[in-house]
Amino acid sequence: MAQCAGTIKNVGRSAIHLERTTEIGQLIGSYLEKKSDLEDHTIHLLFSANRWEQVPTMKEKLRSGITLVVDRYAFSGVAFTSCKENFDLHWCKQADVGLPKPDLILFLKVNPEVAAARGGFGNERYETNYFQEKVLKRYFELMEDKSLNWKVIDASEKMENVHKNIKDLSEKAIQDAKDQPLGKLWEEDP
Ligand SMILES: Nc1ncnc2c1ncn2[C@@H]1O[C@H](COP(=O)(O)OP(=O)(O)O)[C@@H](O)[C@H]1O
Ligand SMILES: Cc1cn([C@H]2C[C@H](O)[C@@H](COP(=O)(O)OP(=O)(O)O)O2)c(=O)[nH]c1=O
Repeated sequence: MAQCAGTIKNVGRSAIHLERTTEIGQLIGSYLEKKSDLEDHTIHLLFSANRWEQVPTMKEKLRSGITLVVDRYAFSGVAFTSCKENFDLHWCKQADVGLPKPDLILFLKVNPEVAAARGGFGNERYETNYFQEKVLKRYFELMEDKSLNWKVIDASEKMENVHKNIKDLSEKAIQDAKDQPLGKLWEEDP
């Protein structure tokens, strides 16, 4: 979100997100813009590959003391694909097992009416009320995983409050993560 960039300004920080410029990213971009169709398992694995191809850079930055602010990450991968017919949560997580584990995951919760008033949907794939509501429910299931540090932020509040809440939680997480080894996402899952 827009607030993130301002929030983390004073620590060495870098933003990581769906990277549409790589070869894999271009395939994903074309799929999202509905210029091409891809089989559902295939696009899921491409989203995951788009994360893995950024891992060397992420690790390098972490090693040099930079805090990473990551947009969506594996949780969107799992939440979106598992809402499609015949996909179970366990299968959806596998491709992302072992990615760098986040120290804090912020879920910015905003009701659909407020979100629509701020911007509404574009024309990309998945930008429908029906699918987004399913995805939202799935996120709340993912948040029940107590091995991860999920925090819900009320993003319907005014921007200054959202900013302050993100800042306070982030600063605490940065402090707590100091000197902790980098974990691996979902590695301890059965
Ligand atoms: N707390 C807020 N109050 C008012 N407007 C906001 C708030 N947060 C975001 N916005 C505005 O809503 C729009 C979409 O927000 P953004 O953070 O870019 O969402 P997304 O990451 O979903 O695209 C932007 O125009 C942004 O300035
Ligand atoms: C990262 C990721 C995104 N998505 C979906 C969510 C979005 O609908 C779309 C684009 O992601 P993104 O460009 O991050 O979206 P936005 O700018 O709207 O926040 O791709 C997946 O289905 N799987 C994934 O692994």
